[in-house]
Amino acid sequence: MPMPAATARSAETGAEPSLPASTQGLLVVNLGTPQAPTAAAVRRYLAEFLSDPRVVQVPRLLWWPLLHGVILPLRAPRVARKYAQVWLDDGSPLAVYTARLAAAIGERLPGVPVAHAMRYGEPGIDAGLRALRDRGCGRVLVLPLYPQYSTTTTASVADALARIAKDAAELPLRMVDQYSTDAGVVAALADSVRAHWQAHGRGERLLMSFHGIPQRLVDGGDPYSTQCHATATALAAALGLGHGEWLVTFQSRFGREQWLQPATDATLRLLGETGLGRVDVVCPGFPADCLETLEEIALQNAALFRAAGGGTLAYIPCLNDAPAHADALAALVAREFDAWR
Ligand SMILES: C=CC1=C(C)c2cc3[nH]c(cc4nc(cc5[nH]c(cc1n2)c(C)c5CCC(=O)O)C(CCC(=O)O)=C4C)c(C)c3C=C
Ligand SMILES: [Fe+2]
Ligand SMILES: [Fe+2]
Repeated sequence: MPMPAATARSAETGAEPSLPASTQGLLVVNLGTPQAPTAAAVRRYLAEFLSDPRVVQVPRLLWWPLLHGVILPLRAPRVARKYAQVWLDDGSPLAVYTARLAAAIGERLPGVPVAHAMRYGEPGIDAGLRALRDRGCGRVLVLPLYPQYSTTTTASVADALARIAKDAAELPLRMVDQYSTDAGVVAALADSVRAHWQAHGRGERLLMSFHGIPQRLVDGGDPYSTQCHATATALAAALGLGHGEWLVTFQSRFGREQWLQPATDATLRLLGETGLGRVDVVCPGFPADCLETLEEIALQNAALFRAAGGGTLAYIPCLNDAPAHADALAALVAREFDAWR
């Protein structure tokens, strides 16, 4: 994708003139999601996602036949049925909430062009950057909607940016690495938990469930689990929770190797077996509701908790496009622009 230089170099001095604020754009990036809750669309999505070497590290020659010959044919129809259970009138929850959140952030940054993009599928990152360039942006801040850095997610967005930048070296890019303990986001999460308690009553535990990754990656230096625990500790402190009132678990295991522990489903089964009447679950690593929160937690794990002998699993929705979330992220973006001098 060719991107002509949008900045002029001063002929006399050769120095780069400082850019007017209006040439700074924002690209909000999320994971991606199928275009429809059908086996064909889910298969297309998973084929791209699970071909990313950041996500699956099995050697290509082994992985390709396994992925296309076994995993996709079996998994796509099964997962499509799950998507169908949570699909919204306007599309996949992840797509709908990501678009709304990006728009809400944009409303809070007058004069800053804002676009959103998906790492896998549509709208693509290259199209998002092109749209911002066409709207006059001379440089772009990229905000991946991953509060905690992981090689499997954040670094994969960086990979995509690096590939695009080869053809578009003239467009300076800066990426937010992580915002795991951002005070505004943590306060917004705490307010949403309190509001949920006020409206629906309070459970005996607050379980904070994060997406898992293989333990092997953490052992190799991925800071993801440390940052998940930092988010959880900050949220527990903001809520004034004491020891034993909250716990951290990891969900959505994929494949057979050891993932981060403890697992959300196994923990809920144990809590159910002790006869707990009610557990509240919040997913602070997911800025937008998606299959993993709305189906896996709110439907599947709620049923599992009940079947094990527990009572109600009360799922506390993600921040999505809540005003406090957009306020916090717009403030974070404004600070990044200020620092980018
Ligand atoms: C913090 C966010 C995420 C991390 C880290 C992450 C790692 C990771 N995920 C898989 C495999 C799958 N994840 C799937 C869905 C999914 N994952 C995230 C976020 C993180 N993943 C989100 C937001 C979603 C939901 C997407 C949606 O459309 O709603 C899926 C697809 C569903 C399924 O087939 O079960 C897979 C597969 C791995 C292997 C991994 C780290 C190695
Ligand atoms: Fe995932
Ligand atoms: Fe899942």
